[in-house]
Amino acid sequence: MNNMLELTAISKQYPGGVQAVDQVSLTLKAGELGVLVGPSGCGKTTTLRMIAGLEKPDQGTIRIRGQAVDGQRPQDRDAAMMFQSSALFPWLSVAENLAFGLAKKNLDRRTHRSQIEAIARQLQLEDLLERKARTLSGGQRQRVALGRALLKEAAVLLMDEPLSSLDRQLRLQLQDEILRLCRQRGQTTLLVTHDQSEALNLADRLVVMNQGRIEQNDIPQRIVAQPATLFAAQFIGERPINLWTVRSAAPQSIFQPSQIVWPDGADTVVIGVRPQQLRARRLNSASGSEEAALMGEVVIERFHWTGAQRFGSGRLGGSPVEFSLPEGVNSQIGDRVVLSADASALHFFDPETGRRLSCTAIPVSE
Ligand SMILES: Nc1ncnc2c1ncn2[C@@H]1O[C@H](COP(=O)(O)OP(=O)(O)OP(=O)(O)O)[C@@H](O)[C@H]1O
Repeated sequence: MNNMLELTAISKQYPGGVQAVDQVSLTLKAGELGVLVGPSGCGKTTTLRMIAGLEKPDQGTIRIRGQAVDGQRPQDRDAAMMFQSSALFPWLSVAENLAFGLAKKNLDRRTHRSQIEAIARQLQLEDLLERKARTLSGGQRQRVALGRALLKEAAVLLMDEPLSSLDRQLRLQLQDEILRLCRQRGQTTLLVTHDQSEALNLADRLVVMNQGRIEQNDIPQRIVAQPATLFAAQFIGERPINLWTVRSAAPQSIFQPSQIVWPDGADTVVIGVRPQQLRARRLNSASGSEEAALMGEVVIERFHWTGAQRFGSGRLGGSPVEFSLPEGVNSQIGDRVVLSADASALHFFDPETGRRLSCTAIPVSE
């Protein structure tokens, strides 16, 4: 048995009729780091609270290490929870706060102390052990909270937006620490965030939620490469995906029908192309795009710079569009460039249901 956490069709409706969680099922194997990601209000925290035993599901089963935990009190569950602003006891020292992670274990004082020191070393808190928690910075506080949760040595570590109160640099640093510690300890972890880049950075398994339901549950690479729904395509991705609503009988002229296999029976589809896969080149440059499935001219209206890559935006085929500017394309606002994308970059979705249409575009070779 190496399923550490198993949720089977759990649902929760709050008084007032809000269906916060709707038939959520997911499994984490031993040592896996799962990330629940989705917009505010989609049910992430409620899911975590049900696992921790702080809310009772209306339906469904939760298993930790294969054991159903329904009816178990939070303190009896083999789960440790770390919150967004983890409440440390401000007037107690770091060491005393960490000790709460160990409280139930009845260890002798020396073992106690050595475990606290070990985790403090791992989290670079050694020099702060005697400091009062109220004198710590936000990043140090979150480290103590993480240490306290890890000291519990629970089968499953639950983390609710553990880094969202920190600035970007600290967040990246602590992301690395969470990854390193979870790996080192083989700690099965379920972390909640609304930040898709944090989710991609951390997750072995990414679970995209929307309105109480799971949109997609997969490895991050596959969610980026093959989003199962329009929502997942829009929510995950460094830059917003470009979308066109297209009638297969009369597609906009930017689509090259000879290069596209239309999904069976679909009259109207939504086609998505990520900006990274929509490349700009100069009007007069040697083409090399004869086999492109999407091609058109655009006037650059704006630039976007992510630090790693430069993007431009304008309008194409009746929709706003963002595209990547390869190095060496030294363009200015108002310049005209040619955009092209291969058939393999096109994602097709049903405009009614938002589901990915099974047919992935494949290049048609003569
Ligand atoms: N105690 C409660 N009583 C009534 N409704 C609630 C309660 N807690 C949460 N909700 C509602 O349930 C839905 C899901 O909330 P939840 O906190 O699980 O979402 P979330 O994805 O964690 O959001 P956030 O990222 O903003 O924390 C929301 O519509 C919320 O308003």
